[in-house]
Amino acid sequence: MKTLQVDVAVIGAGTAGMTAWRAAAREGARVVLIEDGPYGTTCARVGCMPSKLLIAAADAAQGARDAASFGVHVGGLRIDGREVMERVRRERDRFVGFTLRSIESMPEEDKLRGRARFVSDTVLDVGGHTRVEARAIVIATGTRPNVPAQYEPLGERAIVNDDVFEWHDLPESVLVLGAGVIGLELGQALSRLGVRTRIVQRSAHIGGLRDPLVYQSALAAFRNELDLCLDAAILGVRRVGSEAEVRYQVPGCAEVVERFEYVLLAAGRVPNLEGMGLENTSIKLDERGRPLFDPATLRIGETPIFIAGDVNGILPLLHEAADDGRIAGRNAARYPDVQAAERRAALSIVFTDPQLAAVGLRFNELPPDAAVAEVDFADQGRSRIMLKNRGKLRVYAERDSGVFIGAEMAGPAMEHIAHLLAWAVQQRLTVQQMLAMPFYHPVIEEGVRTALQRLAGEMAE
Ligand SMILES: Cc1cc2nc3c(=O)[nH]c(=O)nc-3n(C[C@H](O)[C@H](O)[C@H](O)COP(=O)(O)OP(=O)(O)OC[C@H]3O[C@@H](n4cnc5c(N)ncnc54)[C@H](O)[C@@H]3O)c2cc1C
Ligand SMILES: NC(=O)c1ccc[n+]([C@@H]2O[C@H](COP(=O)([O-])OP(=O)(O)OC[C@H]3O[C@@H](n4cnc5c(N)ncnc54)[C@H](O)[C@@H]3O)[C@@H](O)[C@H]2O)c1
Repeated sequence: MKTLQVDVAVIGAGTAGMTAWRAAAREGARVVLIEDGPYGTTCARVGCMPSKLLIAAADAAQGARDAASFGVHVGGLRIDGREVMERVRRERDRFVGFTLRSIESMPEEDKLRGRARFVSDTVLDVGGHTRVEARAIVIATGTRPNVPAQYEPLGERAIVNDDVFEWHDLPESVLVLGAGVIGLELGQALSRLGVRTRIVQRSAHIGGLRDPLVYQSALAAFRNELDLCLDAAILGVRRVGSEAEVRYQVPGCAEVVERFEYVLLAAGRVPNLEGMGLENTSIKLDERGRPLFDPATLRIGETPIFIAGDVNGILPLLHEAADDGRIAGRNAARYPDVQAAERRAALSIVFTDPQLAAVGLRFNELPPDAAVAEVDFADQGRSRIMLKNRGKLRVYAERDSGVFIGAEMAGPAMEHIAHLLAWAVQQRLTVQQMLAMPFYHPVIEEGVRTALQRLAGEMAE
């Protein structure tokens, strides 16, 4: 077995790991980046990018359907599944190509292929062929889809997001298990692309929404176009020929037995931690089996080990993974001189239609005396003009200081509105300072102004 001595070893060449490698190298550390699976990152290969490509095709189909409401008739709609998937894969490969080029540009001696396993706090076994001795180690191993054992009898008829982006054609039917972020994004896209789609959710939650009024308005919008079964129990699944048969029940309704070409498991993601030899380290785990760490430094307890990206379970989003990588990489290189980092305002966006988003504090995190106000997009000028007048924006402020602390929303162009509001949260602007900013006419931001005016009124009372 070969022995490699480095300052920092980074496990996982995803977004967090690559950023950690770069940050540590910038500090002058000798770093090795260890990867077991394919290079290219979850985001580019099977996550953010291919899912948004599929959604873009679905939006085009929906745009053609909606055109008639404007008096614009585009003729018979024909969706060519092979062409749709060919573009998704082609553009996906292009994005993956950029990541691969970034990996290729790293010095060969900084890259190591194989599965990393802890031998101690500072020693790793990589693929049984190399012993890596490091002053500090960054775990950036990401997550993988949760595959409940109940679905194993379905064989290749039970699929996860990774499989969707390898399709060469669209299937006839899909049951989507889970109405979280992935279930809603992919479920709505497939439905709009003409796939018979049913989304089955075991609870009443959808898309991670917390504010009850935003939730109600989003649910009404989705119910208008999607087969969405909430609080449903899956009673059994079996494989029948080339189909998956699913038996499920929604409270108050009779049991349903239906067949689908695929069951898409969108039932959350689990951290890639097992089999890593954590028991050989002094890492302490929480009740869910995740390492206990300091979110400000990403250091695990008193160990020289750091944890970055989706695997740490804070906010499993791309920009957070990149920030984590920077913090963990720098702290690992400077270890034991570890510093707390400033985090950005929380921002998350779900690319459904209507789009869902949250910034700053969530509704369930608000102080008891927070001021809350809202605007409904049903009668909002610009939203109506575009026939996108669905959803609701709720805004939150600290009552005493008037500081804007968060918002949750469902509606048109929320990806942009959410950025605007996240920047205001991070700048700790007051509602009055926000209202002093310019607002054009007629734009969706005028809806934001209405909500803020109501929030100011609510605080004045
Ligand atoms: C369908 C989908 C859509 C998404 N859409 C968005 C979006 O629109 N916007 C957004 O912000 N986020 C989105 N995300 C989330 C985003 O993709 C993740 O937050 C991000 O990719 C996480 O990066 P990471 O570096 O933590 O993990 P990864 O990129 O998964 O990297 C982890 C790496 O570690 C390797 N590894 C694991 N164990 C070991 C080991 N023992 N030894 C060696 N290597 C190991 C893995 O092979 C992998 O390459 C989406 C995710 C999915 C699944
Ligand atoms: N637009 C984006 O930024 C984007 C898009 C996709 C994914 N992501 C990231 O990926 C993360 C994971 O997404 P996700 O949709 O997998 O997780 P999620 O937590 O959003 O949703 C998982 C859903 O599966 C259900 N579920 C869990 N176990 C189940 C079981 N055994 N049977 C039936 N249902 C079950 C849960 O009730 C939940 O609704 C998100 O939290 C998000 O951070 C982000």
